[in-house]
Amino acid sequence: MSTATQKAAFGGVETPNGDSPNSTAPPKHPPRESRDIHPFMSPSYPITLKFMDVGYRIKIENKQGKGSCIKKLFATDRESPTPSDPRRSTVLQERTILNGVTGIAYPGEILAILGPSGSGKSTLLNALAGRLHGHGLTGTILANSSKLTKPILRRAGFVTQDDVLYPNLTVRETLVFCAMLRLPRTLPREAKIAAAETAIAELGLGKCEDTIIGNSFIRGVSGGERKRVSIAHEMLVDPSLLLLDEPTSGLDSTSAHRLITVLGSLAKKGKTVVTSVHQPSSRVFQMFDKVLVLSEGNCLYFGKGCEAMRYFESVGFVPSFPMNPADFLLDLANGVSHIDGVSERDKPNIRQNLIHSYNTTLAPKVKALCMDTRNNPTKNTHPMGRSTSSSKERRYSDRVSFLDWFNQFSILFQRSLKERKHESFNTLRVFQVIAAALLAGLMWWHSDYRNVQDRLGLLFFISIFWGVFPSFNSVFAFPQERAIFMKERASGMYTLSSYFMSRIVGDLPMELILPTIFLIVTYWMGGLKPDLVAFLLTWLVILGYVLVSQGLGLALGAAIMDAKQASTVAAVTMLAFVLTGGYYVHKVPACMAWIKYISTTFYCYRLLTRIHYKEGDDDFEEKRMDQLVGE
Ligand SMILES: Nc1ncnc2c1ncn2[C@@H]1O[C@H](COP(=O)(O)OP(=O)(O)OP(=O)(O)O)[C@@H](O)[C@H]1O
Repeated sequence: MSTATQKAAFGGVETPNGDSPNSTAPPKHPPRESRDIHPFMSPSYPITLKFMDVGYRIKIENKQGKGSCIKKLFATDRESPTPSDPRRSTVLQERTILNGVTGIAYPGEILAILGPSGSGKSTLLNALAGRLHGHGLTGTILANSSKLTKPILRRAGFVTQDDVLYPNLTVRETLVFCAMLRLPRTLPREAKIAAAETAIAELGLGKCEDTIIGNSFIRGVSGGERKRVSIAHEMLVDPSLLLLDEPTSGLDSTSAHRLITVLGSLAKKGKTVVTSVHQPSSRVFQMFDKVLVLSEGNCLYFGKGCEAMRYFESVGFVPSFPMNPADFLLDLANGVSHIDGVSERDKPNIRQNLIHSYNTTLAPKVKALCMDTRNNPTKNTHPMGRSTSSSKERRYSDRVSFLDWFNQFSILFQRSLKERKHESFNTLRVFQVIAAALLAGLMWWHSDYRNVQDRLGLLFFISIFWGVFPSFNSVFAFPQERAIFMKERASGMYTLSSYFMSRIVGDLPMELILPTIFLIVTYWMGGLKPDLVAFLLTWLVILGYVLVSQGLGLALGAAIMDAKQASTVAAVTMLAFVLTGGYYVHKVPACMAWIKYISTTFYCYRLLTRIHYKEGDDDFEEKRMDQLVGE
């Protein structure tokens, strides 16, 4: 190999003390002032991220062994699987998603992970963000020579591929609420708002700060702006390490360029930026300091972006016409190429050849660089990763004081009110309740109060309606917010209990207003006891019942976390409650007596019948269920 070729074969990853004039030595520490974006935060410590031989394997069920119907139909006796045939059983197969990926990212740099769809980019980023666990994950991931401890991970921002944001909040509200939740409670409110404003300015979101985020149903900010909001969301905590999963997907090349420029300016402030990119333009490609090319979980190249073409030339791959380096690398990673000097016979082996070339030429250099502790600019210079008890670290403690909890609760409550005001005061919902109230009122219109059958029927209808309606509305709450909840919990924004309580309390106003409207209409139209005390007692019973039903729906949703399944379980549960409510069966067998104690409908119906029991109403005694009033 010529000197030039040798240099290229190093992929621009020479050690900082290497003699390459354009060595990729870790950039010097960023200027002190640039590290203090938010003067009220702890200083931003640069992070050098090293990952060595990172592998990830998953076990997948292979059901092919059972044979498809077509296979079975056409199989001869000799071929058809017998019961003892191993082909009949479901086979657990191991699949390698990442195969010993090694690399290093320094503060002040952008490391771009390139590769075709399914090559393992997101998986690698998840591993680097400490979000992959289990036996399947192998290798070493170090941040400043320490394992990824919680304090380090809390200084890392992870922008996921999908923008997980509340659609009804404006850009400004999104970032202010995020600042309120993520920045230390001890920080004054004004400082937190200032942090959100800084993020808005830094990411050029000023123009759309009062526009709602939106989603596929609600028109909001553009895709590029939404992506920048996701980045700003992470920038609020002034992370030292920023990981982004395909931030440019869905953006035109100008917007993508603008976004990478923003990332470049963040990197210049001393942050370590690692991003996966699907198909960068040549303009975007030249902005990457380092590039890691993945193909089916294998590394094909790691090194400077500007030296990638030279490296591939050195191992015999030269494009037959001038093309965007990123396109060329992606073609190679896909095993497709327009290459001079590669015969048709060799084309299927392109990927194998490239993996072999990388493993023999580049990989040892990259590994040596990772092992070399001299090039860790931040080694032993900061407390992260070590178990210190400094006040900075203490604020990230998992245990929260009551004040912290209450602070989280009140912010989540305010956010919930803002986000869900459209949903709670949904006209369809109000219409449903008024329509049901009018229908019930008309059905029982002028009913004879002394007619016990009618009265019990109305009371039971009220019990069913306010058992089912709140449960069904609330059962979707947690499954719908699952993605946001998981993301926010992963960044340690709040505790589970503060989130749960804020949701319950946030829904309260509407949960209490709707039954009140319903009762006012139905009670007087249906001709229930014309007495104010009886009305107020009925109202109180219904409100309590609504709260229980809402809590039940929320709990079912939270436990199952799947909207479809949770609604089915809620339907079956409510039907069971209706059945055991005491209206259909007056005397249940003794062995089933316990069931009434778990039926909320039973309690509601029991209390309502007590309120509406009328002295001297002989018929009532006969009609009522012994278990209801007699106990
Ligand atoms: N938990 C899992 N179960 C099954 N397959 C998985 C799992 N995680 C990852 N994979 C598979 O691993 C491969 C790599 O996935 P990954 O999401 O990392 O790819 P990617 O390079 O980010 O793709 P894209 O650019 O399309 O987002 C894919 O083929 C994917 O189907």
